[in-house]
This record gives sequence, C-alpha cells and structure tokens, in this order.
Amino acid sequence: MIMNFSSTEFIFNTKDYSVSMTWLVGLIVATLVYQRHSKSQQKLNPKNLPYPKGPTGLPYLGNALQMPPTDQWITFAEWAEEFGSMTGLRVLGKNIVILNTFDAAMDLLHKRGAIYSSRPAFPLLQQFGGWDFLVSTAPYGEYFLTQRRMLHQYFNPSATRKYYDIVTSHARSLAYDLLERGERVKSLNRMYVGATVMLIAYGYEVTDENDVWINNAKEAMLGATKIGTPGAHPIDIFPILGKLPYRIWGKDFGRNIEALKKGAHDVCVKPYAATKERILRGEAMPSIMSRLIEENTAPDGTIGHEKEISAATSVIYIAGADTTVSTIDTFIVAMLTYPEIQKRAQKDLDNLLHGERLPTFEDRDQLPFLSAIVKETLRWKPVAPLGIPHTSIEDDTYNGFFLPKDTMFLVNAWGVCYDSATYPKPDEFNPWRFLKEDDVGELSLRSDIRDPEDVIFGFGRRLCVGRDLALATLWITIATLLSVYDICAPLDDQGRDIKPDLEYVTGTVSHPKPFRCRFVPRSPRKLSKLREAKVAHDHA
Ligand code: HEM
Repeated sequence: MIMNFSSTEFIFNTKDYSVSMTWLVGLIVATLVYQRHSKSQQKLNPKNLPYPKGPTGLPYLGNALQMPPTDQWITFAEWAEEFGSMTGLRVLGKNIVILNTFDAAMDLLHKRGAIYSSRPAFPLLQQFGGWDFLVSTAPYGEYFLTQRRMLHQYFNPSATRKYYDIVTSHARSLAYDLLERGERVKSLNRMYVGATVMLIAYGYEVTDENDVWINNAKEAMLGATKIGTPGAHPIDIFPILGKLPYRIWGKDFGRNIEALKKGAHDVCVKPYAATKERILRGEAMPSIMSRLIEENTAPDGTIGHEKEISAATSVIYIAGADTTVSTIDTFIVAMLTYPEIQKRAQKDLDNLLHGERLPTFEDRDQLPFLSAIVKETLRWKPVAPLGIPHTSIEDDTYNGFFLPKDTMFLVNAWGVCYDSATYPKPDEFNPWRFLKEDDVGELSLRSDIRDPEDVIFGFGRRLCVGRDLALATLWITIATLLSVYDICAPLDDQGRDIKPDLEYVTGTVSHPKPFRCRFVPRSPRKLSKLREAKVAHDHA
C-alpha cells in the first residue's frame, strides 16, 4: 500500500471529523491562508504569467466545492478536455496542478526533477501521528536521499534478480494452496505478497494468513485512514491548531492519534528492534536490514543511521504489499471476465513448457503475450490512479504558465491510461494492443505504444523503488497460475458463469471489491509438477 496520501480527496470529506468546529476553524484559517497566498503570488510572479487554467472557483474556498469526494481522476480527465495538459486548481489557498499528459509529467517531474521531487507536508499524520519516517512522504533532502540510496542498491534491476527464487517459490506456494482453498484467493494472495516483502526486508518468514507482523501492518495502515484523508484536516493547513486540546476535533480524535502513534511504532520500530536482536544473536537470515546494519556498523560496534534503516525497511511492506496484491487481484478479475485472453496465454505457455515443467523467469522473453497481460492489467485498473503527489521547491514557468513554489502536482495516471487516442476502447481488457504479429504469426511487443509501466510507477526522482520487484512478482504469479489452472467464474443454479461486477473500492490504492472464483486444475500432469515444486521448496 502506498498509504492514503493522495491529497485531492482532501477537502470536505467531513464524515471523519467533528464537523462544525473543524470546518469553522478551517474556514477561518483558509481565509487567512488565501489572503497571505494572494499577496505572495503577486510578489513572486514579476512577468505576471498566468497560473494554469482550471474550473472557476469561489473566493477563499477556491475549487474546494468542485472536488469530487471519490474517483477524482474521472472528473480530472473531463477537465483535461477543456484545459489541456495541465489543470490549475486552488483549494483553500493551496495550489494544485493536475498533469494530464505523459509529456507534461515527464517534462516537469522527470526532466526538471531538481525542482519537482519534494512531497507535500501532512502535519497531522507526520508531526502529530508519528508517521514522519516514511521515505515515500519525506520532503526532498538528506533524509530522503539517504533512504533512496539505501533502497536503490537493493531494488535496482540487477539487485532485484536476486529475489527471483523467492518470488518464484511464493508464486508456486500460492498456486499450491489455491488447490484446496481457492475461495481464499484474496487472503492467500495478500499473505504470499506480504511473505515476499517481509522475507526480503527483514529475513522474516510469514507462514500463515494470520501472521502477527502482517496484521500489525494492516492495523497500522487502517489507523492511518481513521484520521481522514491526509491534507484534509485544518491542522494540516495550519499546524499550530494542533496545540489546541484534541477534544475540540471530536471525542475520538485523541484516541485516533494515539492509535496512529502505536501503528507507526508497530510497523517501524518493533520489526527493527526484533530483527536487530536476532542479528546480534547471530540467528537472523540475511536480509536488506541485516546488510544495511552491517554496512553502517562502526568498528566499535555502534550502528549509524538507525532511523533511516528502520524507515527504509518498513516502507518496503507499506508501499509494496497493497499495490502488488491489488494488481494480482485485478489480473484474476480480468481472467474471469475475458476467458478467451486466458486461453490464448495458456496456449503460449503450453507450446513452450509442454506441461513438462512450471514457468521460470528464463521464459519471460519468450512469452510476449504474458508480458502484454501484465501491461494491460496495470493499465486497465490503475492501482494508484493519481500516484503520490509531488511538490515543487522553486517557482518555475512552463508553456507560458507560472507555477509557484510549493504547488502540489498530481499526475492523472488513470487519465493517461484511459486516453482513447493511445488506447482505443480503454474500458476493454485487451493485451493485443501491446503486440504485433509477424508474417509467420510470431508475436512481439510493440515499441510504438505508450507502455503503462512508464506511467503507473510514477516519475522522476520519486519513481517507485520497487518497480522491478513488482513487475517480477506479477509476471511469475500470472505465468504460474495460468500454467496450472483455468481461472473460472463460479456457476449459478443454471450452470451459467457469475461474472465479477468490476466494481472497485477506490482511493489512493484501488482494490477490486470481493469477487468469487474457482481454480480448476488444467491437467494431473501440471498439478504433479506443482506438487514436486512444493515438496522441493519444503525440503530446501
Ligand atoms: C504494482 C505494484 C506497485 C505500484 C503500482 C507502485 C506505484 C508507485 C507509485 C505511483 C509511486 C509514487 C511515484 C511518484 O511519486 O512519482 C510509488 C512510490 C514508491 N514505491 Fe511503489 N508501487 C508498487 C510496488 C512497490 C513495491 C513492491 C515496493 C517495494 C520496495 C515499492 C516501493 C515504493 C517506494 C519506497 C516508493 C516511494 C518512493 C519515493 O517517494 O521516493 N512499490 N510506487
């Protein structure tokens, strides 16, 4: 999960707060901020270039009342038709620019990464709730750079290859467990994706669906959602309000803040302390954390950068699990909805493997149809439709517009992926759009179509750290499940397929609503290969 950091839901999601007091104070603050902001704008924009165009807002409130409470990316895509590559919004004195095209996102977030790589502050969550440690929300600076460096050395493309055995083995274990417990696919998927990241990060082995570390992380992230959408609270707009007694924000507010602090401790400090103890006792399995500790231990035994190490390892689960789990769920939903795509992928797998063995990463280049399925899964239901917001640290101009320092930038990844000029009939799950066929029917990936992998994982210096790990996990899981099973819809009384309704619980990370499916073994031979792999894994 990337956590619910997207900021555009940030207004008027009032159900979480003691509404009247919160919004009264919020409105006063907004007025002050707006006035201060208007004055500073005039001072900083000497050429008087316009701010990017957007829907006309109200005095003081700006566009606050026009922000849809959910699925903002759809409204943003509609606005894009009117305003072009950038839509400029002002919400309670904050500047928000939606980047509607891939080119605008690349031009600013990538090519001018020195300016556009910070993150907005969420004081309630970070200062008051104790979630100030995550690299994914850290402002651009030394703390961020130290962790990025730490993570990069363990997740760059060649380092990621070292995890292939782990992800292959977990994909096979998932497939094996689905034989008896297919109805628990969502939970098992979560368990094995969690097991991968926990093993890589901490050398910690997850062995069942109720693992205490995974539950702690789930609880912690749930706690983070209880304070409402980050950026929404008046304390986020004017942090000094956090000095007022908590009870003015509602009777549960103080308790929620305490839960938030406990959650931060449970996902960051606790696993670090437990793993460090195991490392010092010589009982730990090698992991990113054990290596980081080793690298940062001075000859006298003191460990440097402990805060950064504990934070960098904790973000691996927080940013990596939910996103990957949701994408695998989306793949299953796609297979239930488009059985002919499933059949075609299985044909390619069978032609290559002849039922003699299970797929491995060595097969990846020879199975372009499967790679196209991964791309289409990412495009069809973008798991983070608006990514994570970036902020600028300097004033800038672009295409004749003035972009003030501290503006928040959101890429409408959903909008880019649903642009029908690039992806005709974008609602359809169609991996063929990424493929071309030569004279003898040989398939290969097209290089002349925008690759969703270049959109969905973000941009520039904040590009997703775990991109290669995520892609590897998706590919091997998809290849393994399709080689062993037909993924089928459940049947109604008349023996007809009950198709999933394609409804999603949307947010910063979107998830398909609960769905049912059956995993029907394709042949006893393929199943016996899976059993052999499982036995080999258990004895390894
Ligand atoms: C399908 C799976 C995934 C998707 C769609 C995804 C997507 C994203 C996106 C959109 C961002 C924000 C990029 C930006 O700000 O421009 C991000 C950041 C991040 N992701 Fe992923 N992610 C996935 C899996 C993972 C995994 C497996 C890891 C494990 C290491 C991971 C670690 C991170 C981290 C640490 C950041 C923060 C980077 C920063 O702020 O500098 N992600 N991811």
